[in-house]
Amino acid sequence: MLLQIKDLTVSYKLPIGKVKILDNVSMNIDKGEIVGIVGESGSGKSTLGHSIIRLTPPNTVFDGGEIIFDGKDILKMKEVELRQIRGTGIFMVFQNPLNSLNPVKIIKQQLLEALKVRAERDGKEIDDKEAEEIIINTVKDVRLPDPKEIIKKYPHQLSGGQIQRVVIAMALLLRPKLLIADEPTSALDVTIQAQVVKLFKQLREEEGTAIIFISHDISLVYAIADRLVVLYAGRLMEDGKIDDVIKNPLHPYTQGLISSIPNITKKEGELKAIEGNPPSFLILPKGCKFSPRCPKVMQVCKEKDPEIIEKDGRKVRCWLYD
Ligand SMILES: Nc1ncnc2c1ncn2[C@@H]1O[C@H](COP(=O)(O)OP(=O)(O)OP(=O)(O)O)[C@@H](O)[C@H]1O
Repeated sequence: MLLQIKDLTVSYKLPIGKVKILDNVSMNIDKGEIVGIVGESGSGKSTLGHSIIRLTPPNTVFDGGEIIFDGKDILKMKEVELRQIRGTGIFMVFQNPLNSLNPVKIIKQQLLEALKVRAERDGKEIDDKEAEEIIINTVKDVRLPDPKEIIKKYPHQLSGGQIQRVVIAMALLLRPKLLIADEPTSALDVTIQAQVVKLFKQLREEEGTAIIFISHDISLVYAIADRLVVLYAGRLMEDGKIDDVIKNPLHPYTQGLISSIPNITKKEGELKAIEGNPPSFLILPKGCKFSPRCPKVMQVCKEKDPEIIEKDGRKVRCWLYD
């Protein structure tokens, strides 16, 4: 087991008080496994990703739980230990990738540093000519135009989509044990998206990198992940093998997410979005947090929050299966 998240509870401090976002989230990731995390906007996906690498906003409060990476609890680590892990241990491609780059260094220098960190980990010497060749090839892999010119530029001279690809190139050069990718292809067109998915899969094959792929786009996650985790209002609603979940979603929320995606269901006439909006974390409904929007709601759902149960090797939080 590479990563074990146990009962993770995370809040944000606000002037009006503390707001709990992640509520007792538990999930495991094996070496080389690709796990997709999906859910509507605001379901807590980024909060979960940032918590794992402990790069969270300053008003974050870790209220409980453990994040065990390679046998050690990230929540108990000191900043020096965290710095050792970030990079070749865990690397994150943020939704806003500009934050991952240093504004005063040209791209080449930043990619070179990433490559050197990895070479050092592997105990390899790498000369400048060889390094430049590897960097150019990686920049080509992520389909950046004019690689030799682009690596001489500063981050502010690139577009959002180009920056996103530079950060993905950085991940490919670092070859971390765990890559957390938060909407990594949101600024890219579909052909480049497909290329990134291919490169991530290749990274997993060659290096055994585990990947957490965060997205609101289930069809994209379907193209890459082995497992799917569904979050709603900061709670884990379903967790299972991707084929099982897509072909036979158990939770009505997962069913709603899947039936609203045309490429997966291919039943265009039947497409409909889930009615209503996710609840505010300030006034969460009593009982199951999805109950006000659930087409299969029962009386018990409005009164008591269901626990997670295991069914056919899958986890689901729903009274239908109690
Ligand atoms: N620093 C913060 N302080 C207070 N609330 C925050 C902070 N960061 C995020 N939130 C709130 O926490 C909730 C979860 O946000 P998060 O970004 O984790 O969700 P998400 O599923 O990644 O959404 P998206 O797909 O839009 O990125 C949202 O209601 C968001 O407004």
